[in-house]
Amino acid sequence: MKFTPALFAHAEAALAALLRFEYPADAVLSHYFREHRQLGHADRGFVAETCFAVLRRLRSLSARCDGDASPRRLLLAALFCLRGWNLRELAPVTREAETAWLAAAKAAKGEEWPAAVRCDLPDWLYERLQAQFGADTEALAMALNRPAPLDLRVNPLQTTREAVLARLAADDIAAEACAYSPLGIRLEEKPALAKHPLFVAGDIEVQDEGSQLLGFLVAPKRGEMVADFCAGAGGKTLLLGALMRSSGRLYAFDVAEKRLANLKPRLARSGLSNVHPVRIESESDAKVKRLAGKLDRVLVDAPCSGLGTLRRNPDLKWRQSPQSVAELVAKQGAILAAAARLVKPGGRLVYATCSLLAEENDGVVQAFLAAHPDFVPLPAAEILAKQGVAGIAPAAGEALRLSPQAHGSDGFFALAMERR
Ligand SMILES: C[S@@+](CC[C@H](N)C(=O)[O-])C[C@H]1O[C@@H](n2cnc3c(N)ncnc32)[C@H](O)[C@@H]1O
Repeated sequence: MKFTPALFAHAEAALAALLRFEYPADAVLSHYFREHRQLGHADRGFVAETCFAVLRRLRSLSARCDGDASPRRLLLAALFCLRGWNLRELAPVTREAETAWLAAAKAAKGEEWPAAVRCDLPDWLYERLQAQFGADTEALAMALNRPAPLDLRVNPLQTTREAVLARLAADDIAAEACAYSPLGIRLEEKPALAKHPLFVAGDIEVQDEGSQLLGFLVAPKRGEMVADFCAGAGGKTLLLGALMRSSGRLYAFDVAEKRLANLKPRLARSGLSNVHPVRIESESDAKVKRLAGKLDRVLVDAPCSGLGTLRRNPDLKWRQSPQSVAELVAKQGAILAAAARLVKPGGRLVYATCSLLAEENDGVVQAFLAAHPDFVPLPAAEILAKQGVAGIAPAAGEALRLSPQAHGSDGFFALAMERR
């Protein structure tokens, strides 16, 4: 990649579009790159990485920008203060008058900034996390502000983790077994894998380790009747289907046609034949009601604020609000109550989110349990240990609580419950 004024102008234009926060950052960048096909792989990498660095650290970078937090200044500050570029490397684009400002921007230590600015969080979110995590809030925020590693999940129907690790090593892709997930592999870098034979053959899927652990908490068995109630593009469906050894029946429900469509090619690669994707109108669709009391396991991977995934989706902290969270909480309660009706006596219901906010997690399950005395919480750490997931310490209220600083995964909450 050659750093030129033209390349910098692309980063500026892309960042200006991102800072409108109208659409998810991934979608904004994909759109920008489709409109500018002349940008090569390395140039796109530069634009994406620099813009994401700004989204991660928007508040502290703005504070360094001395009253002019324009896309240009934010990008220069990100390159100089965060990505370690020097003035010589920046010379193709910097103006004479900017060098003094950049030096001051880098020298700022931030001790005088409010804690929410240091943590690069909006005030409302900082306050909520501070109320929950107290002295650990700053460490959590720092962990959320670092890019996530690339995790893979091995498809146990087709291969083993050892075989995949051996193949990756043979291809000079540095990788190691994940700390917790028996099927997880963490890569040292982020190679493009879409054309790799392991991926094409369905031997691996890209999936955060935390997300994998939710499948082990559902722990479906061979021959069971199971529903992944909010299946989306099926990240967890594929794992559940494999844990069922492609037997029984696994419904993949979702309201979003497009997401279920994205599940189809993944299903084709996976070798699974027990998955039934079903588009539903809402959680109270007649297709759902027909299954009342019939299922052994139901996973509700609820639509949520996604604030546990800020490492990958840093724009979410600027796009969510107290109001959007309140709307999600109402939806989560309605979906959980509807999904619970499918569970048969003795069956298991798992409520999960990739949010860190108590109101989307403890708040939703507490209200559910109060209204549904026939459901009782199960200890997540014990279930996981029986599934071969070692080392997860028990958390408050029997739930599974994962965070980037404690587990190196995205932030997740999950509670398994049994119907009496
Ligand atoms: C957290 S995402 C699911 C991610 C998916 N389980 C995975 O592992 O890749 C939540 C999903 O809930 C879906 N959803 C939203 N409202 C729903 C409803 N009322 N009933 C079922 N699914 C719903 C969304 O379309 C979205 O795909």
